[in-house]
Amino acid sequence: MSRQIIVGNWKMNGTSRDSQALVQALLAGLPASVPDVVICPPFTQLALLTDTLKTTSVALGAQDCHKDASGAHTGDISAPMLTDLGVSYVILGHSERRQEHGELDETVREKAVAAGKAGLTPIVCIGETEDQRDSGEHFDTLGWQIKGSLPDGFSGILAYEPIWAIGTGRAATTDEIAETMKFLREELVRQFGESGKTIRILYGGSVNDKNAASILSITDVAGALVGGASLKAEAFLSIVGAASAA
Ligand SMILES: O=C(CO)COP(=O)(O)O
Repeated sequence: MSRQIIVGNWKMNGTSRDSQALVQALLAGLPASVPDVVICPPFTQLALLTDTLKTTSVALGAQDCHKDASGAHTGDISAPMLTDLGVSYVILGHSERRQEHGELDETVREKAVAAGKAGLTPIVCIGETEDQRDSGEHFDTLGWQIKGSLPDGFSGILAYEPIWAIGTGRAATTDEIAETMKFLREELVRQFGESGKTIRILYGGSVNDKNAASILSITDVAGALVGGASLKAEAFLSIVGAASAA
């Protein structure tokens, strides 16, 4: 199996003091043979952490970017600004942004294009609601999200995060994840041809130190996008350890 990738999405958490303490604890505990580890702090911590992480194997990601490179967009941050800071990844289309900011597939696609142009690796999130899963519409929903959110020639990472599993402590079961991964791979190949075979797929939604090993061993799961557990050094390190062993 190829090297896995573990991404910590800190969401809107982290003062300078917390962030430094968390990162120092992570660096102190990283196993010798590590998977790709990415942390995505809030924008305010990026500059400080670029400096701290410069000579380490931990990469930095942002949690969003604008679709334009510059211009009159008060409060926004562009992809080239992130590259300029030394950021390598950007999470796009997270369900919290889709829900709280009304982000549509089309916007996510434009942001993914901007991220790629700036040299960032986009991590595009998709996922169904509980109602959509209960009514058996989840695969249709995911198929449409892939079609709408991923640009032609997409070469980033796809993150499957069922909305009902985010922050609930109720991760999808290994059967649900395995079945969905199979669907997503088929859909990527149907929509992108040969290159659809190489797009890495992460699972996210209540991943923790207890369930990481079983989730990471599911066929086609290339890693995890971790929210709450990425704020606790011990739990995050244990997930990283599970990926090293997978
Ligand atoms: O939204 C997530 C990561 O992007 C998942 O969050 P939790 O791990 O807290 O469920």
